[in-house]
Amino acid sequence: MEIENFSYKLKTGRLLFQNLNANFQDHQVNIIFGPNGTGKTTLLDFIATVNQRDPTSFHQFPSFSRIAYQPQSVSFIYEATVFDTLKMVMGMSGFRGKFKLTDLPAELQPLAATKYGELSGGQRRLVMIDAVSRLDRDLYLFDEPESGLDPKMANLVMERIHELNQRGKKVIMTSHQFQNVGRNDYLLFLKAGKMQFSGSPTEFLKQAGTQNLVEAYIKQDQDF
Ligand SMILES: Nc1ncnc2c1ncn2[C@@H]1O[C@H](COP(=O)(O)OP(=O)(O)OP(=O)(O)O)[C@@H](O)[C@H]1O
Repeated sequence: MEIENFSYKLKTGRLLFQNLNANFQDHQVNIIFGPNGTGKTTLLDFIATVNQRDPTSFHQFPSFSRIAYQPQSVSFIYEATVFDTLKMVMGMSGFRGKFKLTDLPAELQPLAATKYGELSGGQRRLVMIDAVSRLDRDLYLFDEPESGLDPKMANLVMERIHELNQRGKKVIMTSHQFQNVGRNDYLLFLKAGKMQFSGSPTEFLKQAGTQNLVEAYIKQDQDF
């Protein structure tokens, strides 16, 4: 999956993407980093075809029906329980068997009978990630999936995302967090309308001359 020479201007006149080029890896989790407001979500919107993709710039991305997208602010029915919510998603995904409590991940089983509207923000995010991961698609897009989660839950979510990729699914996500970046992940640093870096965490560290990803990020942010 590749983006080639893509430019996009906001209604305000600000050029958000300027001849942006990006290569995404099929067999690695692609993680887009970058400062707030730099366009990470907007780029996912284009990939997901929420914003119309320019076919001359977007190459080899699956079609809309083969993409699952977890935006930052999407909700389920507040009155439905966690169990019924996930059962409904399984139904949408074509599952026709009997959906059981044990089909929920361990961390969601105690919440099975709780209404979605009564969950905390982080718990809602867990349900959302679980739901999106259950859809049978080729490409999964996650917008800041770990935000608002405690470190243990964030770790679980990232495990889930890595599992998807290991099952052969393509994954592109955005993040502001480094603690769950895996050695095999593919980092893309978006700033000033372009991907200023693409490569492995090892290369990212090497380029910044540090052993710490947060320090490397700050250095990149200062340099561009
Ligand atoms: N509907 C809109 N109308 C006008 N400007 C918008 C709209 N949506 C987003 N923007 C602007 O586009 C820019 C990029 O926003 P976007 O949400 O893609 O950034 P981001 O990198 O995902 O930020 P964050 O890390 O804070 O989530 C921001 O300056 C934002 O104000």
